[in-house]
Amino acid sequence: MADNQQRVALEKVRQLYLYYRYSMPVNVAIALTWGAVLYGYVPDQQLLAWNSLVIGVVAARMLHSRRRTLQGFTLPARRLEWEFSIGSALMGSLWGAASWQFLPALPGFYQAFLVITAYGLVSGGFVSMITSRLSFNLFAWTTILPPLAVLAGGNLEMQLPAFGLVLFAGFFIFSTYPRMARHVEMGIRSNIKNELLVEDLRCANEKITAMSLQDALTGISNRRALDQHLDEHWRLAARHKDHIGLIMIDVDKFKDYNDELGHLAGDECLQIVAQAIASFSRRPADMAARYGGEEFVLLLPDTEQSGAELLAEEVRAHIEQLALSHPTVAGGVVTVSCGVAVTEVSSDISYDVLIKAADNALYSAKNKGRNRVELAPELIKSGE
Ligand SMILES: Nc1nc2c(ncn2[C@@H]2O[C@H](COP(=O)(O)OP(=O)(O)OP(=O)(O)O)[C@@H](O)[C@H]2O)c(=O)[nH]1
Repeated sequence: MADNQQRVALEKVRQLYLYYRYSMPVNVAIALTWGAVLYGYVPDQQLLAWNSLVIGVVAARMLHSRRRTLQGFTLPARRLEWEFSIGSALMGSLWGAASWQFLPALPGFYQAFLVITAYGLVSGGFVSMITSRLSFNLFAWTTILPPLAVLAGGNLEMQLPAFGLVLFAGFFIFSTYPRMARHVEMGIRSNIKNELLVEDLRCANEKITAMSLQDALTGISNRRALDQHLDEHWRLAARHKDHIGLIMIDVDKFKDYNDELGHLAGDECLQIVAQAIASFSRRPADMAARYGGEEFVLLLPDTEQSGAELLAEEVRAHIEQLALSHPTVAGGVVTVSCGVAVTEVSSDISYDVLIKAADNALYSAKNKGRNRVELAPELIKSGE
């Protein structure tokens, strides 16, 4: 929840800095127009100083805004809003100071022009600062109060439009602002809520996908993952005529193990054997998977026959050395038999042929007494 609050606050600040970019050229254009209008009515030096100040503050705010944007708004939202608001107050004060200082020197028509453009600036601020009440208030009041004070201090002809403008400001700008600001904030909130929902959904989806590819008992890849992986690497290997090796590994006399020690002990044994086999999946493209029951596969893309055979022997020896007690086999410990098949992949052979060959080799290892590695004939061709 607090996290959500923070995201809303940061998004509001981000929008504040974003819209500011568009209002800056407008500020400069109006300042130059005021300069042209005031030219001849007020001392040149004062006018030049004021115009330079406006352009200087605009440039400084642009640089500051750019810096914060490039930093990715890493500071706390409140601090960023305050920094922006100081700039707003400065800009508003410059507009207010010009009205206060120069308005009395102008003829009526130009006075009206200045006051109307001051209101135009506040209306622009209404939109660009809709996500920060602080910035808007600081800008609006400093811009509008001085010309109003000048008008109110004049004769009746000036006081009447001043009164009308106060009504406009009070009832339109300042009473509408909070409502509009609330609507904008609600929009931001619902956008963020939707983003969070999408993130949650994506996470849930990733979890489901990961789970659908993982064997529940052992935690290693399941047969579906193996099929996907094999399919992908088979295509790659077919393109480059690479070798792929596959070791089929089966726990010896596992039915007896279950019968003697119970199914739960059997499960634990499978978990240990699975982790041991997975530790031999050393290269990024290798994969250890549970093929089903007490049968496992080590898939070895880009591996020649000698390498695959060596690895199978290492796996066999390692599992024997784990010395997991097995009550009914001659050596007294859990062992595995391995069938190894390697082929140079070409597009006219299906990977089922490789699996079948490894399975046949495994069958042969079982027949020859178990706890051993048997090799399938090297080059398996389609239909053989
Ligand atoms: N505990 C447990 N046992 C399983 C699991 N999956 C398969 N099994 C058992 O593994 C045993 C496999 O037995 P068999 O296929 O006869 O083979 P085996 O006894 O290992 O004999 P050989 O393979 O010829 O050495 C069966 O008793 C299955 O019930 C499992 O997830 N947990």
